[in-house]
Amino acid sequence: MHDYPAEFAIVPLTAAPSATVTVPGSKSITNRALVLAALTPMDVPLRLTGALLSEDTEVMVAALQALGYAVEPHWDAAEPYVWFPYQERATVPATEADLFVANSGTTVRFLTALVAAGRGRYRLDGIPRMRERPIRDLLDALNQLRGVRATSEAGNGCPPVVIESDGVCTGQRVTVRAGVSSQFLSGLLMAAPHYAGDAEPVEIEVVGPTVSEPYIAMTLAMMRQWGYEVEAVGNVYRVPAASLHNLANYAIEPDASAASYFWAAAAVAGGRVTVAGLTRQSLQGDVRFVDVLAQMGCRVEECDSGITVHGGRLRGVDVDMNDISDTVMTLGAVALFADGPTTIRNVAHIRHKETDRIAALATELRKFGAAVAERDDGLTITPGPLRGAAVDTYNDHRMAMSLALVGLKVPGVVIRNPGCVAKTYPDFWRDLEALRRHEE
Ligand SMILES: O=C(O)C1=C[C@@H](OP(=O)(O)O)[C@@H](O)[C@H](O)C1
Ligand SMILES: C=C(OP(=O)(O)O)C(=O)O
Repeated sequence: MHDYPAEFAIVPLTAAPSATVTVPGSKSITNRALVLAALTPMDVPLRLTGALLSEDTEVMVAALQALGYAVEPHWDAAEPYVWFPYQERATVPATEADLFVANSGTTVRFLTALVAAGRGRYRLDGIPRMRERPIRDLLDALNQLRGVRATSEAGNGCPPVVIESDGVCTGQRVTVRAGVSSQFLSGLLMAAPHYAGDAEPVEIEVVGPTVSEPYIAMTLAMMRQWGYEVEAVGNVYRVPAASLHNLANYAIEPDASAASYFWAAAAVAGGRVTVAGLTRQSLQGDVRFVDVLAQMGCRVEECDSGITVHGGRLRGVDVDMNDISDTVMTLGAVALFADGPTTIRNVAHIRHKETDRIAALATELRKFGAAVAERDDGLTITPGPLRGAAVDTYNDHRMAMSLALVGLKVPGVVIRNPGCVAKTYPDFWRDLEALRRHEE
């Protein structure tokens, strides 16, 4: 669909931006909505509006179709939507499937949990990097369900995974660790209503620390919207069995992680940027990235139609980004323009994402002239005199989108493999150009 060049030179802005940007739908909400819509018994059709079209959601749609669900994406419509026609079906219609998940963490973790509710044999695999991304904690949880055998084919706790299920029993307690990825718990929570063969609730006990908490809150909030009243008592979630819930339309919010690049553009280049359709009431924790920008010296304004960031003189900050770790690289780019160092803490888990994001960010920011100290759980970025550079993106969409921000101010920034943005934001380069059009 898109033709991307091998590298892309960013032309610095000639004036501070004054722009309102519309970003595509949230990846996290789209992939949850797709799973919940596929699983929830309904006797009316459902339309998902504002859905994201990108690699991560396309693999989710294709995998659900391979599992036998009727899912009809209408990406070419004036306002793209996904249609779920009414159909009577088993919880997981297919008894066998070989699913390709590319490098989508949400897809592999949510669907590994989902197929355990089926009856059959299912295999999930992705690109080479996916074969290095951990999933053992989820397999360990699924193996506690009677009738389920969940294995990592290579025995290293990573995909490819094979799930064999007889259809599972009721009233069980499953323990799960969520210290490497919250997606293990989110996947279990969404699938658990379908593990219950009768009305007995399933209990999920979380052991050890949890990362990326706002994504668990998002899962619980969306389950409530789909009629599942999950009861949380301390670290135990009681998940009710599935029951009929009719929802005719579900509107997906714009993506707050994608929005971070545009808010950050105002921090880097001055002026102001508004991202439409997001407020602090969002289901997405990443809207709180604007609070970090405010701490750095930006002015943030919220109104019903969106959140605006006004650039200002930036100071370095010391922040725990465990809750909003997809915006670590965005902050890394902004930190180059601050007076004084910026320290990012408590994000050891981002070493297991599209790439080792701590190591990748440290290496690439140094190319721009910063001094970067890397720790196990984060990094400290001390800005220096800035220079342009050709930077590597490690096939990580967020590395590409974040490093591009530097080029809005500094001449000579070249992004290698810019096509990796297709994972969550295929039109990113077009939308970035919109910052050159002045609104007033
Ligand atoms: O549940 C989700 O939608 C996500 C959870 C986070 O992952 P981890 O829980 O692995 O940190 C986040 O980084 C990812 O982009 C999306
Ligand atoms: C980590 C990410 O994605 P996922 O884990 O869903 O592959 C991301 O989008 O930054």
